[in-house]
Amino acid sequence: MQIVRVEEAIGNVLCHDITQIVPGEFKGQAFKKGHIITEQDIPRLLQLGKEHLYVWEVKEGFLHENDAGLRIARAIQGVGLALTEPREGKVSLVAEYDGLFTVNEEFLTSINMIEEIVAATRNNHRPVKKGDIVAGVRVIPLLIEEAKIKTVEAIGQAAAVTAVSPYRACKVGIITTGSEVYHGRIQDKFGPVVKAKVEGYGCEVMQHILVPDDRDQIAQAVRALIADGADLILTTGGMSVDPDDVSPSGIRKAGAEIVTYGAPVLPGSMLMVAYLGQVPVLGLPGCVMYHKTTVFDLLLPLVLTGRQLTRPMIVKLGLGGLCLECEVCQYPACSFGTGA
Ligand SMILES: Nc1nc2c(c(=O)[nH]1)N[C@H]1C(S)=C(S)[C@@H](COP(=O)(O)OP(=O)(O)OC[C@H]3O[C@@H](n4cnc5c(N)ncnc54)[C@H](O)[C@@H]3O)O[C@H]1N2
Ligand code: MOO
Repeated sequence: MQIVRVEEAIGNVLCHDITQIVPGEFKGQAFKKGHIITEQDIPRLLQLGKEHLYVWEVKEGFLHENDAGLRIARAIQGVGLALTEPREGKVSLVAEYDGLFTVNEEFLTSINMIEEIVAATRNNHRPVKKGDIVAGVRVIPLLIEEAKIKTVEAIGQAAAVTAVSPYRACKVGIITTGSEVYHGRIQDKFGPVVKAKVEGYGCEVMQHILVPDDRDQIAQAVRALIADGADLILTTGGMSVDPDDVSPSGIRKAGAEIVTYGAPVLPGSMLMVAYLGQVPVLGLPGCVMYHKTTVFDLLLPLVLTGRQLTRPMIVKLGLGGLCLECEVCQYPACSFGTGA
């Protein structure tokens, strides 16, 4: 810290706030600590009675917090993310469109292991909306060694640390199982729930087939949808333990490869994930019709960004897999699905 004449302070960093008081009108900050003094500031500083200032010189090899924040943000900025202006050193990353936020957890940890560097993000694999802030970065001191920022940049160059993946508009086939629905004993309440959810992501329901609890007819419906070009197949109901719950065996009989039957998520544990060729086939249990948010809401955004679901991915959902069933659902702003 040194004292310099105002006229000689250009390019230096102010060490303290400067308060302006206009009696009866205004009292507040005219200049903030950390501000880099420019030529235009000089008349105002003189007017405020400041002929000398305490400043830090920005030394060779050091960066001001605003520049450091911007460079960290650029280093971790992947597709679909815009940056805000630095505010008191903090730069935020903002989603440019609706999509799935992803973060390379290992690289994020490496960045935060560098002392005095802060990069805070949302959880991995969370759906975000256009305009959502998904991450914020800053450095702790007002001036920081540039070498540290260069290390962050080297990490960022090796792989995208954060990104927002857009959703693909898929053609979705729905198969609603249940003899009670098929024979018209009750009205179908499951199809509309699933339809609304996929349409909410910009997908189109190409066909909705009703079948009784018959594994051959379920298998046939799966194959028919594949033949008609479905990108995603959803079966509803018939997923648990009753003798009439034959959706899993119907999906198997269609020739699909099973990734999992069962997921450590409540509600949604009786889920099946399978693939017939490249096409995902999800067997959705009854709770998906009943509960506002379930395992289906956790997996749908992953599927719609083209991710291949694997058993380790499903198993990881156990941590954070318990829905708290709040009176007013705040998902995804909650712990449900944070293990994704
Ligand atoms: N003994 C056990 N019972 C249950 C288990 C279990 O493990 N052991 N699992 C529970 C879980 S978890 C769920 S989820 C539900 C299972 O759901 P299912 O997918 O098997 O659902 P269904 O048996 O087909 O139907 C349940 C209920 O919902 C009505 N339903 C089904 N589809 C429709 C539709 N399209 N429209 C309107 N209503 C529909 C159906 O008539 C039944 O009343 O099981 C727990 N039980
Ligand atoms: O599959 Mo059930 O879904 O946990 O309510």
